[in-house]
Amino acid sequence: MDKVFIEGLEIETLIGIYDWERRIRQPLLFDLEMAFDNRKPAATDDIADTLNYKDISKRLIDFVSKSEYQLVETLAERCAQIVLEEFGVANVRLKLSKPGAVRGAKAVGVVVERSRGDA
Ligand SMILES: Nc1nc2c(c(=O)[nH]1)N=C([C@H](O)[C@@H](O)CO)CN2
Repeated sequence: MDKVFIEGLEIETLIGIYDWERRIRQPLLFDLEMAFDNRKPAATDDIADTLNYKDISKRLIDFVSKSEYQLVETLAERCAQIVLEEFGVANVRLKLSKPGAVRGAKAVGVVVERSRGDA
């Protein structure tokens, strides 16, 4: 299956379990791979036939920047559901990185893969 991807989307938000994290905003990085048959837009050369990565990026920026979750797991799950339900995507793999959260690590975070119809 073809994919549409978004790589290194940086969004600042309030996230974390510690008191000091509830008082600041931290940058998160999002990498997404979304299943999509790209043959139709390739044939028509029409943006209306695409899975529009700009629209998805804008929606995630709006949602994430207003969110206040404690865990990266919760935020990743909500973002995956938005992509599946609002954009009609059949399958999404989403990596959420929290850079600088652990001394000595470039980044930590989670990867989730979800499909429409999953429980
Ligand atoms: N699996 C997780 N582990 C940890 C999380 C998390 O969201 N998921 N969060 C933290 C802290 O908020 C940390 O990022 C602060 O450095 C610790 N472990």
